[in-house]
Amino acid sequence: MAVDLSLYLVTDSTPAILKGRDLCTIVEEACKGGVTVVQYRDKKSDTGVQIATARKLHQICQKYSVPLLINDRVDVALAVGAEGVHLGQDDMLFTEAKKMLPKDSIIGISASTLEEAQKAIADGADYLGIGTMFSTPTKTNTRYTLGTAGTQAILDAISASPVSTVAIGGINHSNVQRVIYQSESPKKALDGVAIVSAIMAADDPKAASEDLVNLIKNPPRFALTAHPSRANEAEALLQEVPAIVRKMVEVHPLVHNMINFVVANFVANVILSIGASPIMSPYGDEATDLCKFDGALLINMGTLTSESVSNYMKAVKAYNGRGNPVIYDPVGAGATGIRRNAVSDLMACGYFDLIKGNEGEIRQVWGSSGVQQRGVDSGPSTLDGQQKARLARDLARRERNVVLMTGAIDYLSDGERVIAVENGHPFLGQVTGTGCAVGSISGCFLTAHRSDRLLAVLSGILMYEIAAENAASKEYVRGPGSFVPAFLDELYAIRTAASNGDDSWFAGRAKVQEIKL
Ligand SMILES: Cc1ncc(COP(=O)(O)OP(=O)(O)O)c(N)n1
Ligand SMILES: Cc1nc(C(=O)O)sc1CCOP(=O)(O)O
Repeated sequence: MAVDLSLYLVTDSTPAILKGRDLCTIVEEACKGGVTVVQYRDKKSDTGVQIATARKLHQICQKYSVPLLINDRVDVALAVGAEGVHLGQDDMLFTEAKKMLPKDSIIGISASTLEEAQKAIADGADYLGIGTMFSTPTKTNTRYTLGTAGTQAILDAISASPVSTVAIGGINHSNVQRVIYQSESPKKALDGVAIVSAIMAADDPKAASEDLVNLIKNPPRFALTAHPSRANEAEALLQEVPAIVRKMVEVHPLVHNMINFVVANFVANVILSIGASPIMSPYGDEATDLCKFDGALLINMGTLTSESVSNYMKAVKAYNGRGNPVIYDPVGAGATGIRRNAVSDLMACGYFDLIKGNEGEIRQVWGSSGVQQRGVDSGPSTLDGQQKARLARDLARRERNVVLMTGAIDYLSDGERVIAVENGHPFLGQVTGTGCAVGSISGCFLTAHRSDRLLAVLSGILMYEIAAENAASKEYVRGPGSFVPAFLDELYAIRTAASNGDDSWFAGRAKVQEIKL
């Protein structure tokens, strides 16, 4: 039987969720709000109570043409004539349930691993409940937290099967669009999301369901526009760079920096020099107001403290909610256990339009084991150019965003195109904050030019690195100390030229090539 799994309500009868309200009333409100399937999940009640409740729920669901499935209990499903069951790995075997239930019954199976998914498909499951997406207080005895990357890997591996899939665990209004978007593999997407508390515990379950339906139906504002590589992609991009720089200067974007204290002053000066507006605020609660200026947010975890991650999370939520660009610079990601945990927590908490880091940091975000950074430096490279390009491409593809891996050669990818940039000057490596400023500058360009994020970031890097080359070539620049003021002057000079419509600063300067993988 074909079922619309797009908004799958799983009930919960615990006092923390029901808060004294009647289960059936909540489910009826949710049906009015547009849930497409209901699973009655009751871990505590006696069989008699479960049958009586399931019967009432079935009547309600039938009124709204919504199928009712029963969690774990094939006997309860049979007693009330429900449309099917949902079975976990410790419940009755699929093959046994299949024998007992009427022919067209729906049987869904929980899968936390690829092996479980493949077994359920081989058995003939109608759909898979893939979880746990994010850890959740609603069910604490879960086995694996998959996140969007783990879910995407399962979807990719089972893409040859037409089996339907929903994700479950910690999904709510603030992350549902990202869950659906970032879990999608090029070959298979989720058919829906299964939700308990965001509907069951909501003050108004009808409105909560309606809002979720809207979010599920509409693509997220952060969805990356596809830009398949053209015949001469690098050339085509370069033609557009001067206009993007002009646009950035004209827009005068605001960038909210949650940045380490070592570099804050330098980065603020860089941003002022290019003609944009910096605000430095590590205080997460401020983001609700700051995001309304429709600028970008930079999370740079260089000087992480015990409060930083929760502040970052609040800010990411606020900027994601408004669809404004968020940049993540996982400084020193592989240096300590605390930073490694911060990376996992932050990657699970929101969408980053751009992840920017050195090789060690990008490898840590990718999930390579054994990354040990010494401080914030990348450490000796273990990858050749093609491997670096592939890493940037694969991470961008997995996260469905843009990745910039910095180094003597920068690798920039949106999952389709990979661009290598060889501009810049060794003095950049001798001044603290020059790498961090790239994250902030990228925020300015991502704000000003939203339709092609790779082009936006490329434009920012080129403005920045050409200014560095210009500064280093001044005869009075003798080392990093005299380089810094000259560099700010040269950024300012390009910004002034751009606002006067003069693109000569760019002619023949870019050292850029597309890497074909
Ligand atoms: C749609 C959906 N997916 C997964 C589950 C989890 O089922 P299970 O592993 O059996 O755990 P319990 O729900 O029984 O605690 C589900 N219920 N629904
Ligand atoms: C019932 C259930 N199964 C899970 C799994 O991982 O298999 S997580 C979960 C509870 C999901 O509740 P909420 O939407 O409130 O986070």
